[in-house]
Amino acid sequence: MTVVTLGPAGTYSHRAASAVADGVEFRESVTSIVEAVADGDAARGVVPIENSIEGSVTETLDALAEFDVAVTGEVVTPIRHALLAQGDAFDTVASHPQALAQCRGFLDDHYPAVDREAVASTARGVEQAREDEAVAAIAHPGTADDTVSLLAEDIQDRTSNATRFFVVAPPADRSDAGGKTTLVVYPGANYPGLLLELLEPFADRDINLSRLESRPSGERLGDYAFHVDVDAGLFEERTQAAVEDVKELASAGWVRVLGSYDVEHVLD
Ligand SMILES: O=C(O)C(=O)C[C@]1(C(=O)O)C=C[C@@H](O)C=C1
Repeated sequence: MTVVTLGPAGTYSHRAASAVADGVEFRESVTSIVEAVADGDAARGVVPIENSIEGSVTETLDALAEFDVAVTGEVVTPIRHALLAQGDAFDTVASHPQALAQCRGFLDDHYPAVDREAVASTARGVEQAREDEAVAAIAHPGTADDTVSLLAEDIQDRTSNATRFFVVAPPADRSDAGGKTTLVVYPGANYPGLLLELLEPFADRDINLSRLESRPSGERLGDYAFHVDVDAGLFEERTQAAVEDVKELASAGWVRVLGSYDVEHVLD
């Protein structure tokens, strides 16, 4: 099975995707990965959803609200960044915005005068560093080679740094099996206590929420979709009943049930 993920080779997404399948193909953005799966151009996609320091990957949240796909797995991996360059003669650090943010303290302390340039992925930053001695990259230490060497390792601001990735599949592959479930709720309404009402179906059934994010719906300022992860599977009657209650409460909007899945921890 071919999995599409964020490229080029050497990204953290690539490492997470390799844990899911052997054949990995690359795309330039999270949105294009989710779109490729929704259009049937790829069997699976692997996209970052949340980091322990920087929080949600908002492009992923918005793509999951926009395209009709399922989530069939979660991969959690530690993120240990390195600083790579040809030598000391750099004035710019290029990396994915998530990686730059995860190393903000390190950069402030050690390279306060160096420009920070956001690029499409950590591996894209390494490509730039290979071509230009004025550019350093923040990426996985395994991307070092003859042209760029490791100037510093473990530069993330917290040693516990970890990122969750979702395995995205076509809607027909949506599963009820697994210990976690993700849904996106657009209530299409706004009144005092609405969010409380949307959460009660889970609380009443003793279902733990492991994530709740609000994202602008894009319709107008102050209008939101809610991304919810719960620690229960759709195979459970209580989860099905809670989701039915939420659908009724959101009848003026929509509910996208992305499915149930299990979590795999990958070390590198
Ligand atoms: O640029 C990469 O290497 C990615 O796979 C993207 C990404 C992200 O979007 O969070 C993945 C894991 C790390 O948190 C840093 C960057």
